[in-house]
Amino acid sequence: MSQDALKVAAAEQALEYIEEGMRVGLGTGSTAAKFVEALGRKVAQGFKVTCVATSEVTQAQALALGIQMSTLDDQPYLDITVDGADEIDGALRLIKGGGGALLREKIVATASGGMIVIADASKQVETLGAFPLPLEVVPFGLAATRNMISALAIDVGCEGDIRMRTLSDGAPFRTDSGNLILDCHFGRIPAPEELDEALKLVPGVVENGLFIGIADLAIIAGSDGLTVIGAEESDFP
Ligand SMILES: O=C(CO)[C@H](O)[C@H](O)COP(=O)(O)O
Repeated sequence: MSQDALKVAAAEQALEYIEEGMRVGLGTGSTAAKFVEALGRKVAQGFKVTCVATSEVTQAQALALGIQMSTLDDQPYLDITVDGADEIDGALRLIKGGGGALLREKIVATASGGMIVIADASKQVETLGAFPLPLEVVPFGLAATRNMISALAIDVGCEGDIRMRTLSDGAPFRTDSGNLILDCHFGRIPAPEELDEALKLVPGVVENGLFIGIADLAIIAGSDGLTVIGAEESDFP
């Protein structure tokens, strides 16, 4: 099975958890886009949901598919969010932000009664950290912020690479909120909670890509089938 087909399989399984009338947070990235596609097909058959997007890209995709969209200002509580991840460990701790949407993704997931993560098996890890941890930082005081990050008391010092829009145009990537992304190669992160706490104390860091205690369920598609980590279907969300 291709990686694309695995993403579709996880996305379609997540659709089973969506009930008519739910308020649904829509994630960002190629796997989340498969879920939006699948939901769009269901909506085209008359299924009614109201959704909030975690990025402008997802918002545009969902609108084009005829999905009814709202905002967290109008719907401050959502029933469920479905999103992808860059890494998932056995305790449902995640690294997210590969698509640069981590701030809105965390706001939307935290405003939801439950979060389902969908991924292909390549995202499942023993210990987080092979994927560089994305941080959303304000442009003001960037050099000072990077100094503070590299001074954090963690094994591998790292000030973070400023993410570029493309490799060639020399312009930094800007998030939907106008901020920058620093990709931090901290190496293995055996204690994500501690790193999360430390990063929260750096004023220029708006948010970091560690999602701890947020995801309730992960649907992971591998060539040997689907694996579900987390709450049983019967009591979720
Ligand atoms: O966190 C994200 C975007 O900010 C994505 O969910 C994450 O990068 C996974 O993306 P993909 O499904 O394309 O591998």
